[in-house]
Amino acid sequence: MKPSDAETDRKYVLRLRNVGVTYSGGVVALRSTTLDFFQREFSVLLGLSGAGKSTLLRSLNLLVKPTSGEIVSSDFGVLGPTGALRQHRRRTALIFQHHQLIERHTALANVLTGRLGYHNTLRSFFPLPRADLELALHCLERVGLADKSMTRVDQLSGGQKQRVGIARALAQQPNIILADEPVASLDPATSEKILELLRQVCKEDGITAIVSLHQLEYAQRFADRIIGLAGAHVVFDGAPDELNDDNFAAIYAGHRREPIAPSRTSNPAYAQPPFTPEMEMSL
Ligand SMILES: Nc1ncnc2c1ncn2[C@@H]1O[C@H](COP(=O)(O)OP(=O)(O)OP(=O)(O)O)[C@@H](O)[C@H]1O
Repeated sequence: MKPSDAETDRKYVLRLRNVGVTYSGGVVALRSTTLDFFQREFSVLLGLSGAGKSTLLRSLNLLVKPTSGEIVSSDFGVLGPTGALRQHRRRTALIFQHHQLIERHTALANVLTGRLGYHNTLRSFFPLPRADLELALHCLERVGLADKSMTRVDQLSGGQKQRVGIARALAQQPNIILADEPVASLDPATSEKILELLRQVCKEDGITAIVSLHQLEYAQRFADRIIGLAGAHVVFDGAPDELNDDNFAAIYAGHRREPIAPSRTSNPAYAQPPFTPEMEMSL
């Protein structure tokens, strides 16, 4: 498990204090959780479907409102219905599984939307300043899409669309990126490239990344820290090389890491979408 804050003296960026989420209808999606996210760290939220990953991730900018506890930004204080939340959201970029791009607009126009939080509503009806345009082009260049800047998004591949999503996030000049299943719709080769790119740009810019992923193999390969969730609880929090068979079993509903050849289809560790052929090879 991770050493305490006092031992490491690391600077937290976001702090959850006893944060819990119960949806209307009574579904407990996140039990009381106390957790710090640290500057420049690339954290992966890992767990089976329904474990609570998206709920935790979305609570970090109050897209999902905690029903108990509070979230503290080191820069802006306790997040609530105040200026602190607006400021926090401006510096927190989101990357989604389905990109959430405007398909009929160009890649450049989509990346420019990353700048809207820096302007008032009226200003956003007019062409954005030249500096924003230059920044957006630079972001597209960083994700390898300079030559596609004037291409409509609906003419791009899934991997290229996710690169546009990353460029849009970078254009926001964030100090935090929240990425909810950013590679769930992509093939394995493209997924690896996207995660490599995401990790690289976050490291280059000192961005704190919190990424929910299904695939254990990717979590082990790209994360500085894995936060394993099961049944609305954090059941593991540590470096990838600290994840042992018991932790694996805790995250994956009691199933062991060993291959279970004859009856694997009845084993949720294999039957659930998180488990890909690449992951099986790594087990
Ligand atoms: N808006 C909602 N209203 C009610 N229940 C919800 C809502 N969103 C999620 N849930 C429930 O909360 C629990 C946690 O869901 P969540 O989406 O956070 O899990 P997850 O680990 O991200 O799953 P997945 O990998 O499938 O996205 C699940 O039981 C889910 O059905």
